[in-house]
Amino acid sequence: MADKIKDAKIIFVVGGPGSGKGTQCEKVVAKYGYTHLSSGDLLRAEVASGSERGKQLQAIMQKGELVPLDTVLDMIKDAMIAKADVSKGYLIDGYPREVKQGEEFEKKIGKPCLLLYVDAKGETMVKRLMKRGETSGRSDDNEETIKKRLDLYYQATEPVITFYESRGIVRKVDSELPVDEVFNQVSKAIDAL
Ligand SMILES: Nc1nc2c(ncn2[C@@H]2O[C@H](COP(=O)(O)OP(=O)(O)OP(=O)(O)O)[C@@H](O)[C@H]2O)c(=O)[nH]1
Ligand SMILES: O=c1ccn([C@@H]2O[C@H](COP(=O)(O)OP(=O)(O)O)[C@@H](O)[C@H]2O)c(=O)[nH]1
Ligand SMILES: [Mg+2]
Repeated sequence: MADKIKDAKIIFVVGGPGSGKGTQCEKVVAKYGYTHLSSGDLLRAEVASGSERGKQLQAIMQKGELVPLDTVLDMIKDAMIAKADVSKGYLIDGYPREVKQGEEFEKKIGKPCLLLYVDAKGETMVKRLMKRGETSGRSDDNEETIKKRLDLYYQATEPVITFYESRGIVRKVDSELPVDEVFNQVSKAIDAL
């Protein structure tokens, strides 16, 4: 099964909470027809199902902590396999959160050809998430959890970028700019693949 995935392009989309990963991924789907898989969305779907596992996940996410690596990886893998017949490429949004997650992904699934680094200032991300929190209904879009998510991003996720820089596959986009200008940068990176 996993063989089918091998030929598809895999793009990691990494950036802090509220940096605009989801916003850019939607636009990539519209223009390039890639399959968008947000690890956070997959986890939220499990929570919404009301399952026992969902309840445990909800508690972790509410605190802004990381869900165990295998749980997320299994969910991503299943979702990738489900789309393997129709997918020419995958956007893996919000993953890996730590270097180990990236290593495990490569062992079980395959290698990314590009890491899109969606970069915004901490201050900007907090502002956007507070604003999104007014309507998102996401229980983790509150001041206390946002701060924890941001701390964890700097501590655990930024090293992921350094790790893939050494492989030469990181393209950084400046998401302080308006959405369409950020997308121009994203498009250039994808067109160059
Ligand atoms: N001004 C501006 N706002 C943006 C931009 N990108 C995203 N936003 C806003 O910032 C908020 C967060 O964007 P998302 O795309 O949900 O961010 P994310 O990185 O997916 O965040 P998580 O879901 O927390 O992983 C949204 O309310 C967007 O409308 C941008 O380039 N410029
Ligand atoms: O690979 C992942 C992706 C998400 N999460 C959890 O899901 C939450 C929301 O993730 P998402 O990517 O949607 O939002 P962000 O952290 O970028 O705000 C995180 O705070 C984590 O608790 C996780 O543990 N592992
Ligand atoms: Mg998102």
